[in-house]
Order: sequence, then C-alpha cells, then structure tokens
Amino acid sequence: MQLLNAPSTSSLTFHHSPTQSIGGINILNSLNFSCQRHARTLRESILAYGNSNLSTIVAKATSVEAGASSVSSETAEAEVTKALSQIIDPDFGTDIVSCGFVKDLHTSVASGEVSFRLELTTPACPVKDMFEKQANEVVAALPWVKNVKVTMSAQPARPIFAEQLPSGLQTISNIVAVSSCKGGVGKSTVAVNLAYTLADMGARVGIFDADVYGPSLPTMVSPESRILEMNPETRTIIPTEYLGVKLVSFGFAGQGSAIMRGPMVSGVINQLLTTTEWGELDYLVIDMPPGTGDIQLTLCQVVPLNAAVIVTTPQKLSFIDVAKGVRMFSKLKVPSIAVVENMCHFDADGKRYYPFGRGSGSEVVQQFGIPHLFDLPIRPTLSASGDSGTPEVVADPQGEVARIFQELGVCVVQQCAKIRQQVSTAVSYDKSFKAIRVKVPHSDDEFYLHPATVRRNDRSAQSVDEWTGEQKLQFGDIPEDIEPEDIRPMGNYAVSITWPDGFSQIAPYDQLQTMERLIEVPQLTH
Ligand SMILES: Nc1ncnc2c1ncn2[C@@H]1O[C@H](COP(=O)(O)OP(=O)(O)OP(=O)(O)O)[C@@H](O)[C@H]1O
Repeated sequence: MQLLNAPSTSSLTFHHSPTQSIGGINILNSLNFSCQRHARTLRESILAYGNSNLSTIVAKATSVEAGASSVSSETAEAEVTKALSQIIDPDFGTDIVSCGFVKDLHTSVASGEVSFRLELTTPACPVKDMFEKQANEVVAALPWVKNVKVTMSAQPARPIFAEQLPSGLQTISNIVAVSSCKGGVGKSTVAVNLAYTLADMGARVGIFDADVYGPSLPTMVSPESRILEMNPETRTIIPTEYLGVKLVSFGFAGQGSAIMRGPMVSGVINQLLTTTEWGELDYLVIDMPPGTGDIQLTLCQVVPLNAAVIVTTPQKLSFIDVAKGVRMFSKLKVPSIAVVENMCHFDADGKRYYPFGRGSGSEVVQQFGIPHLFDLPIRPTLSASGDSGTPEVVADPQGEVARIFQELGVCVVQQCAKIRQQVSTAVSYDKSFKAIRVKVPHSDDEFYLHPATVRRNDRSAQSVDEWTGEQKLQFGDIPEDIEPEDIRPMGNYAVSITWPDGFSQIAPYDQLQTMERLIEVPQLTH
C-alpha cells in the first residue's frame, strides 16, 4: 500500500498488525500512520502568507494588466478565490477560503464587479476589519476588477454538536465557565466584565450565575426587570436583560437565598440553565459556584462547556486551589484557556505594591501549559462599580480595567474559535486513504486508524458484555473493507461514528488513542 497525500514535511509511520489484546482493549487489527505535522505558528503564518503576500499579489496583478481582457467568467471566479486564499486566519493558521468563510461569490468580467460575503465564526472576531480590508485589497488588485463589494456576516449560533443537548442550549455557540476554587477572589467580577466586553465586541451574550448560595449577579448589574418570567405554555424561563446581555441568576428567581443540599442545588442549577429560552447566543458565560465539588462536577457534565477561565489571587496557597480546578476541567476534557490573577497589585505614591506576593499565576501557566495569563489590579472603582450595578467595562470603557478585559475578550474569542475548529475537524474519514484520521483536540497527537479496527474495538454494551467483559462482537462480524458513513464530534471528548449497518459508535478520543498506542509502530525512515 502506498502512502497517499502524505505531506512532504511529515514523518510517517505505517503498521499493519495482527490481533492483540492489551489493557482491556482488543486491538483486532490496525492500519496506523502517525503524522507529526510541522505546525506553523501564528506569526509565521501571517508572515508567510499575510502581509508579505499581499504586496506580492498587488505587484503581480498590476504587471499582468495587459492580459485582463482575456479573462473568462469561469477563470474570474477562480482568480478571485485564489486571491482570497492568500488571506490567512491567524487563529486557524489556514486561508479564509479553506475555512469556508467565502460565500455568495458573484463576478462580472464585463462590468468589473465582484461581490461576496465573508461569513466568520463569530461576530466578535477581533480580525474582522483586517479580513474586510485585505479581501478588498487582494481582489481589487486583479487587473479586470473595478469594483469590490464585501459584506461581513457571522455563522448562526449553534453548538458543535446539538442533537443530545437540552433544547435551551441548542442555539448557543460557545459556553465558557469562569471558575475559581475559593470564594471571594473576584470570579463574578471577571465573569460579568468579560461578558459585557464580549457584547461590546459585537457578540450576542448571556450570563448564567450558577452560585445558588450567594448569587452576585443581582448586585453587579441593574436590569429593569429583576424577576425571571416563565413562559406558561412551554414552561421555559425567559431571561432578564441588561444592556443587551441576557441574564439568569437564582437571585432573580424571587425566592431569596436558598437552604438546599448538594443534589437539590445541582437539580435547580441544571433546570434553570437548560430550561431557559436563551435564544441565539455566541457566548454564554457561566459564573461557576466556587470550588470543585459535586455541584461543579454535575454542572460540567450537563453543560457542554467549550472552555474555562480560571480566576485566582496571587497568594502561594492559591496555586494549590487553582491546580485542583485545572485538573477538574482537564478530566472533563474542558480546556482551561486563561488564568486571571486578580488583585495582583495597586499603585500608590508613584510606586507599585504587590500586597499578596507574586508569581503564583505564572506558575499555573507554566505547570499546566495554559496559554494566557491576565493580571487584574486592585481598583476601588472595580469594587464600587460591582456594587453599583454597572460593570466597570461599561462605566469606564476607555480605562485600564476595560483594556485588560478587551485582551481577555480577544483571547476568549480566539481560543473558542480554535477549539471549535479542532473539535469539528478532529476525526475525519480519508476516502482515498481508506483510513480514519484522528487529530486529537488540544494535543499534537495525529494518526490514522483502519476503519474496521475502530468498529471492531467498540466498547459499548452491544459489543462487550458489561458484566463479564466478554467480547460479543467477533472479528469476522465486521467486514475488512467497512467504511464509516458519518463522523460527528460529541463535545470535546468523543466522536460519534455511524456505520453502514446503522450502528452508531461513540468513540472517545482516549479510546482511539489507546488503539493507536497499543500497536508497535516501526518508524519509516525517508
Ligand atoms: N480587582 C479588584 N479590585 C477591587 N475590588 C475587587 C476586585 N476584584 C473583586 N473585587 C471586589 O471583591 C468582592 C468579591 O468579588 P466577587 O464577588 O467578584 O468574587 P467571587 O469570587 O465571585 O466571590 P463569591 O465566590 O463569593 O461569589 C466584590 O466586592 C468585588 O467588587
């Protein structure tokens, strides 16, 4: 067998193994390739394709002006597409044509008119103006083009996988948890200001205050209606709203503080969250209850969190708490994308003071490989605005605090887009290769598996006796040339594969990785 479509820079390994059974997983047979891509960094991508290429394109285009009249309408579209494919999305490291952003392309060589729409993943895309400008430039540089009309839009809000979700959550693109392991570190302050920053960036945003014992949202915002209403027909909850952000909190439920035990609290939170008519949201920010206990765990299991932002204070002891939080999210396959070190310093008499010490945030970033750290200073205004019902980023949009939240907002938008892209393209079927390609989200692990191996190693009750562990599905039950019909992501942890016999297999990434790992892979040397 030949290695088709192998990138020249990849180191490929190939193996066709006999039946093996190790560690509870039967590796019946496998075709396996490991492919370590030479990942292009964001900066390299921009340098390689972005700015430098724009000027090259412009130069080239002018030099071929003489040939403009010979352009046919078929080649016109191809030329526009080619020109647009020079623009790289810095978050995905791929061109905007491959990302599928270019829609409704119309060209007319006779009139020199070109129009198209760029449909981005989020209306809060921090580089949307750059895309619009570059798209105008590269297309206008084509010799036959006289007028370019670019319209910008965003994809409708939807989660990566919607089928299994409660209906209330089926129109939310990204759910971001803001979490801390201790109370009083500023988690609600961060959640609320982050939400209003995202809204200011153009996104449709909701906040869910999951702290039943001490809901902070009612103090931090001042909506006209402070009571959640219920739709009597659908028995769903209608969020209240303040400055365009939808809000749900137990504090708006009109029952005051509750005395409830753990499982009851989980039930109330889940009901409040999943039966709310959120409508289309680009981001739902969840202000998590502090800690890493059962309540947090069940919440994380019910809600398909895309990412977590961890809030901490600089004390050394906080490191241990944060580590707990990061581990909890990591176990649930929720990537922690940023750490906010709150109350890290204040300025007085021209000097900067660090009352709680320094360095615990950067230790978290280093130890857990979390890519971003944000320092939030102690500011009396931050506390005052929290109490006054107007978030600081709204009260002082040009201030230092708003600037820090803008950076955090950009980070959240970019990381969520990256995570969605990674998850939705994590597992695919390569027809020419007749192999399932696995690129595990949030890791460099990339490999190919033989479809029959994946199907034969299903661990569900249909294939393996739950009590005895006895293999019910036999090797010969699955044809060697079986091909998957459909592959869909299921949150951050698994994919659902539909086979021609109608069987729907849930394959967690861990399991796919185990299949790959348990096979001896001789290295192919080039
Ligand atoms: N950087 C800051 N500068 C000044 N005051 C702050 C800062 N961050 C938070 N505060 C204030 O500290 C108090 C606690 O903040 P917040 O309610 O956000 O914490 P929390 O972690 O959500 O607490 P809990 O878990 O109890 O809800 C609030 O009064 C808030 O206004």
